[in-house]
Amino acid sequence: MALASGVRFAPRALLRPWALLRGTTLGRTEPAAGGGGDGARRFGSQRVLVEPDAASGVAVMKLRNPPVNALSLELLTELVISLEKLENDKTFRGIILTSDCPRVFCAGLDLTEICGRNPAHCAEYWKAMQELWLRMYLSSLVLVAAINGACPAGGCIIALSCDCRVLADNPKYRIGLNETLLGIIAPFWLKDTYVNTIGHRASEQALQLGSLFPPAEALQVGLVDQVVPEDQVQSTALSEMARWLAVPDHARQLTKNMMRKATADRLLRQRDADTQNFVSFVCRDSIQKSLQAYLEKLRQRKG
Ligand SMILES: CCCCCCCCCCCCC/C=C/C(=O)SCCNC(=O)CCNC(=O)[C@H](O)C(C)(C)COP(=O)(O)OP(=O)(O)OC[C@H]1O[C@@H](n2cnc3c(N)ncnc32)[C@H](O)[C@@H]1OP(=O)(O)O
Repeated sequence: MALASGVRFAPRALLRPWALLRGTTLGRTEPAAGGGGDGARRFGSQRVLVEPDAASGVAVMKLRNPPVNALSLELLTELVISLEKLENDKTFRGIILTSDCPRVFCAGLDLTEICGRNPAHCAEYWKAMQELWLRMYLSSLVLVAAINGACPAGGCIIALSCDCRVLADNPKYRIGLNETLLGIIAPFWLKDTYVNTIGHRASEQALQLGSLFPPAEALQVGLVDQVVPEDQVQSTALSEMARWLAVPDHARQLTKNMMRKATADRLLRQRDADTQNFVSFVCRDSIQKSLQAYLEKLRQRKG
């Protein structure tokens, strides 16, 4: 997205996301319940519901990939497309990102995308993950995460790439990077994002231990900015948004870029190597075995 200064803010898509979406409903618009004019029209796709409010310049983007909003390749792609659509529409200055699935904000990587898949598929999947993170982390829009459910691993990545996080006060809604407990390792750009948010020492501990923080601890460590009763998450996210939108866009955008560009550039410089590392790591027999076992445990835990 171009800034007033001419600086290009978010990298152009290196994926060709449209190819994945043939036959889906992406781009369709429909009136919101009780809505009337253009400002109340919804658009979106199968897995991302967008409720734009042109009057305020804020859109609510809801993840709806039941049961747990696992980040499938399709969901990643649809998120990038929806974000790009809002960024290209000068009406919008902010997005509130939340979940349409009960009790879960986002369960992280869709493990079925990297379990028993060939290296080419894993590479395509990881590039989509990188793309979404780059786009969100550098978005010129204000992104507020209204975290209304559990938020582990890749879910936490999504939340961390926003500007501000509001978490519902429910002890089951834990947030953090638990990769080590699955036998996998957070990539350097995710570690950098963690360090940028909660500092080096807290990241060192939390990453090694695979800590998932309940709300009060997440607030204390600085992983989220507010913890509020569940029925106030949306309204608090809107108040936060108003606070961020009170700042002139160009000054806020350039400051955001100044704070985040070095972290994003590090990935941009090493994107291919990062993909190769990911693929060779997750395709190891030992890692495949532990991912299989983890998925099995998740499936059996039900009921
Ligand atoms: C040396 C070289 C270094 C190189 C570096 C390489 C790096 C390589 C690693 C890269 C790491 C990237 C970073 C990101 C990692 C991830 O995101 S991994 C995913 C981690 N996620 C989790 O651990 C969450 C797992 N899920 C849960 O804990 C719970 O499901 C929940 C979210 C708390 C919700 O609980 P509940 O409402 O009770 O639902 P469940 O009954 O548990 O689940 C319902 C069904 O959903 C399936 N499911 C859950 N999570 C996932 C998932 N992540 N992927 C796929 N499927 C998932 C679950 O199995 C149930 O399925 P069914 O039984 O079939 O209904």
